[in-house]
Amino acid sequence: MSTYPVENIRNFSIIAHVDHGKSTLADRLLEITGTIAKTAHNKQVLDKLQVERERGITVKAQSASLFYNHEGVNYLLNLIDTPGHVDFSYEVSRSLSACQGVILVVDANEGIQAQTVANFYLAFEAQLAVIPVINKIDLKHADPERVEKQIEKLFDIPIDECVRISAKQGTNVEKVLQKIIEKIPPPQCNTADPLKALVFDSTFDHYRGVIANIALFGGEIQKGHKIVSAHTKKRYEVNEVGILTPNEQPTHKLYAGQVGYVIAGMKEVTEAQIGDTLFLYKQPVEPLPGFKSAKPMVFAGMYPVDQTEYNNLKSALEKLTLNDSSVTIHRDSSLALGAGWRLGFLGLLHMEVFNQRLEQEYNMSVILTAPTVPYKAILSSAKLIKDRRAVQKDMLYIDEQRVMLKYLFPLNEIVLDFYDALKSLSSGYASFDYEDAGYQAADLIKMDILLNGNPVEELATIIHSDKAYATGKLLCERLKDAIPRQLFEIAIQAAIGKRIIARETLKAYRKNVVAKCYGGDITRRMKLLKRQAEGKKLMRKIGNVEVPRDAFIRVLKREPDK
Ligand SMILES: Nc1nc2c(ncn2[C@@H]2O[C@H](COP(=O)(O)OP(=O)(O)OP(=O)(O)O)[C@@H](O)[C@H]2O)c(=O)[nH]1
Repeated sequence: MSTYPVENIRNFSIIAHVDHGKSTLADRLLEITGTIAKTAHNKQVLDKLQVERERGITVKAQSASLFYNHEGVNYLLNLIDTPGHVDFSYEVSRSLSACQGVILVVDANEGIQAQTVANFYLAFEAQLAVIPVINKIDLKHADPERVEKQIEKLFDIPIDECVRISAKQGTNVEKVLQKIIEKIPPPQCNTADPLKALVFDSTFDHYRGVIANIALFGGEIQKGHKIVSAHTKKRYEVNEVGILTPNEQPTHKLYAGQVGYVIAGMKEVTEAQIGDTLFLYKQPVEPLPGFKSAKPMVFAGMYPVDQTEYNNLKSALEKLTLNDSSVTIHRDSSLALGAGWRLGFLGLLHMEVFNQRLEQEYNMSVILTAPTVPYKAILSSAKLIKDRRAVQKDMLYIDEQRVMLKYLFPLNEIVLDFYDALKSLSSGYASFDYEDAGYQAADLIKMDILLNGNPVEELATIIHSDKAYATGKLLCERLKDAIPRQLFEIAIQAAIGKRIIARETLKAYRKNVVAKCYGGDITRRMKLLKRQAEGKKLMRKIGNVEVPRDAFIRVLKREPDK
């Protein structure tokens, strides 16, 4: 790759509400610039992960360098794709740190939606140039005029700055490239300065170790350079640098203003911190501000299905959290499930996607407990800690048909199923975004589940007092189904402190595994007794009650208050 002067470089992201067409537009930009060959198979080229293709959503931001000749001048355009779903907005803000401008894609039929607004403000706060693009103008019900008015009203961008396109058919996509060159400023940096590279993403390759995606804010980097991580102070020798097209393509050097990758013998996943600054050995620089760490909203326990898999799962988790640093992880253990971890996620979809990636990319199957949200408890002498319980804060009409409502919600009312409920209630028209509003006092209680008087630690939950009775009853009923009858009667109870609020009784039953055997077939008798002993190993004893290990998962996996 020939050298591009900084003024011929543009670093940009495409931001949009989910499904408004970012990935389709990215595919067209890659095609027009000849980065990928034009074929009918180019669908979501930047969505590399299996889970992204299966679910049709972008989870991880990916980068690609495009080469484009505009009026006789060669430009290098670095595109960073971003996810649209509310759970992944952390990836969006990270991508924006490597950019000077964004293309804001809005569906010509749906108009401005919740993540359009949220993503616009991320770009606005980062002082990036915004190019509004109205997509899907080929649709029968497309109403680009209405969407342009919305954009002008909400974002104060003049109507004539909007570009109307059909990413699917390629209409006007070339205009978008011209706008990128005209409206987005080149990065403000200098190749003559000392090296200053921001690590904005990283992945782990089994053979090559850590591959760090970097944006160069100064200087240059090439094979053989000795570099230092500002975060760990460790020194490395650069083995390879290159650009993403979108696959890794080695180059001789990377220069100030460019976006690319570096491989420098980092073997441990903990060495490549996202947000870290890399500089040349003996040429220290002021580190870049890095990123605000993501705040997990949903927590769940994760355990290996088989404890002998603990170390393998540990190493898989370390590698995957390197690629998704928004997941928090702490060691945890449970009597029933053994050693494991407590993981924090940005939302429920994020949790599901993470789990699916563990299975698909690392071949790990795990036990994931029911998700919960964080609470702060004030301990008094006893341990004490409306439908959705929301308070309206603001209302703004976007146009005659759309209104933006702001509410204060308790987190546990929205993270689990609110998004789906809202979608079905509004026949898919409403959209939703949220941010943290801090802790507030609430009438919460701790509910225990008891088996013959002994608490079952895995099933203890913190719950709003209005929902305790219904949830307690449901958990007791489910446990009754999940526990096999035993030689004695079992009382299954839900309790708040010493007060019992629900009860089920499991009648006694004698399971005689050799009853079916006739006479003296000793081999068959031994086989059955052995099988019974093996079955017992999969049981956990709570007091004198034997509970199959998978019973907890079966009880927890479903939504408690459905
Ligand atoms: N009719 C029409 N459909 C389009 C156009 N652009 C995208 N689509 C369709 O809209 C759907 C969503 O497009 P994507 O490009 O996957 O949307 P996205 O914004 O990348 O979605 P996420 O990555 O999940 O945020 C797909 O079915 C596309 O084929 C367009 O210009 N016209």
